[in-house]
Amino acid sequence: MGAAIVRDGRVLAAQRSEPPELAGGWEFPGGKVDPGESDGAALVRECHEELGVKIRVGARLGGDFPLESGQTLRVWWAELVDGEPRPLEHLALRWLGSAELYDVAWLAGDLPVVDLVRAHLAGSA
Ligand SMILES: Nc1nc2c([nH]c(=O)n2[C@H]2C[C@H](O)[C@@H](COP(=O)(O)OP(=O)(O)OP(=O)(O)O)O2)c(=O)[nH]1
Repeated sequence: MGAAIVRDGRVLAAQRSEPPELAGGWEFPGGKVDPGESDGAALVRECHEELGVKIRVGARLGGDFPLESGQTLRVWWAELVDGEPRPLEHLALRWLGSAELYDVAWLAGDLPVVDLVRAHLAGSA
């Protein structure tokens, strides 16, 4: 599951550091839900672990997106409540506006979500 964190008309993209076959590709930050954990709590926890920030989870963004791994990607809108994102587990972070949204090599599984984000950013620009 991932977070589309938007600030000032730009969304936060994160470059994966592992596994080797995905390293260098860009994604929405996030991770897996622990047993007994809600989706929202997992997203808050993962963004704290990966970015060092506190987020507030908003509405669901699209549906279930299939990943090559056989897992499912689910994404929520989110806003920063506290802290400045740092790449604690990623290679790099970038804030992307609608004009530069496709400047990074998004992982295939995240791309359909990027298309939805673009429509949103364009609409609010
Ligand atoms: N975001 C993303 N993940 C992908 C793609 N293709 C693919 O095999 N994966 C893999 C990487 C991860 O093992 C898994 C996505 O899981 P995740 O992002 O929820 O979890 P993670 O391994 O990053 O995080 P964690 O729970 O270990 O902290 O699917 C893709 O296109 N995008």
